[in-house]
Amino acid sequence: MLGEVTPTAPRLRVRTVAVPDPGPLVALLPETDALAWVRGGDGMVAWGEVVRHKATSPAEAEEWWTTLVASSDEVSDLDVALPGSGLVAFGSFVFDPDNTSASSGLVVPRTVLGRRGGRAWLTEIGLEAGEQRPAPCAGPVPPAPRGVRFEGGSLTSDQWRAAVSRAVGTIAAGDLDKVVLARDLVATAESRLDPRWLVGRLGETYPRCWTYLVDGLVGSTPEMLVRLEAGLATSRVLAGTIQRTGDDQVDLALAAALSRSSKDLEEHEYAVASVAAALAPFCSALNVPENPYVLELPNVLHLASDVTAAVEPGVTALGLAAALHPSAAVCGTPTGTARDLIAALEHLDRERYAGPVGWTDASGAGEWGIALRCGILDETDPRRIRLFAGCGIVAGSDPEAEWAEAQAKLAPMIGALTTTR
Ligand SMILES: C=C(O[C@@H]1C=C(C(=O)O)C=C[C@H]1O)C(=O)O
Repeated sequence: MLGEVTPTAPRLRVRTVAVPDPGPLVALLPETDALAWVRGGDGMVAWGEVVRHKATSPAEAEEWWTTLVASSDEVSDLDVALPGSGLVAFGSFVFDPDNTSASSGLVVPRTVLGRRGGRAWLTEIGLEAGEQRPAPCAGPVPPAPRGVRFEGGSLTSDQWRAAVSRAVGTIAAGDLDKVVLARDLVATAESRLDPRWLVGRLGETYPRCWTYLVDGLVGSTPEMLVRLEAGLATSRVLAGTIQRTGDDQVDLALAAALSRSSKDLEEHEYAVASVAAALAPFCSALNVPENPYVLELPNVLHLASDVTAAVEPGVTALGLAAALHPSAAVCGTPTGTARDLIAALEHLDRERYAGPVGWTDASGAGEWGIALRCGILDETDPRRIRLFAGCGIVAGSDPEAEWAEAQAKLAPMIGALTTTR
């Protein structure tokens, strides 16, 4: 009957072909509907939209995805199935569904171009029988933002420092061990901000981070919530931070001090424990390093631990992200108390900041980073973007130092917005 709504997912045709090296991936992004997940030259860029699913949680999104995958027809001429090739969805999820006006979702693009370890592929999704799409080609360099002004977010600097003091007081009273408090900053340019410019600058400056663009959420995160490939899950846990000075000798001494700082080691331990506990039910073997290493980024040094796990058959990256979010790196310990304290003290809608962002493929492999060092483009005013940064607060935290740390974490986005070439 005409107009009848079919409850089943659409049946998607998916075709993947090997292609010659396409050069810099982000140069191929078109102006609209662009999606990106890149790191050090590898990754995927995509565009167009075949299907979108508004999700209530990563777990619910996983269910939808499984149904969609089951009803798709795939052909591929790749001799080995590279993770990310074939049917793929990009996604991003809100930090706290109970305290936000924003929504989570998965989007299946029409065209995906990927590269990994020297091999490149092109996937086209939702093709009509016999349809050929034009080959992707690099367009003109997107325009740099002009005349960007920054204005404070939902709390003034004094109010935010006071919130940190209150959090330290609540921790001292024994109500919780750690809470992560974030703040925001609004940037407004003279004309429409082109996210491709931001992706390009972030990817160049932060090649060790995962640079992403999903539905107006743009950033470059150093923190991998979970990556799953061939049954091996990896999570890069960060907590404990020092701002770099730009002087290598001084930074070396700072790195040594960071790796001995009991305040930072304590903060880190909570984050690692929350990830290990969340992964444990899904795996047969779990490796948690005894000590963190220092991850050096251009703006900050972080204490980092790479937790690895061999997972049981049938476990997917999205399923693991559902179990891991929110880790103590972005929420706190214990989770529920920390989430309530965040809602009471931050006066901020985090939207998708600090939520999972990444991709899944049809096999269930995928990468879900934590949306940090990011901004969310304003849907109603394309000149504006809201930037976010937060800090783990423990008993020994000092509000002044936390303010400076959050400022250092805003540096990647501020840099991308104010660089003109
Ligand atoms: C919350 C953020 O970063 C998190 C907090 C860290 C810390 O407090 O040391 C370090 C890395 C991230 O886990 C952020 O960048 O906004």
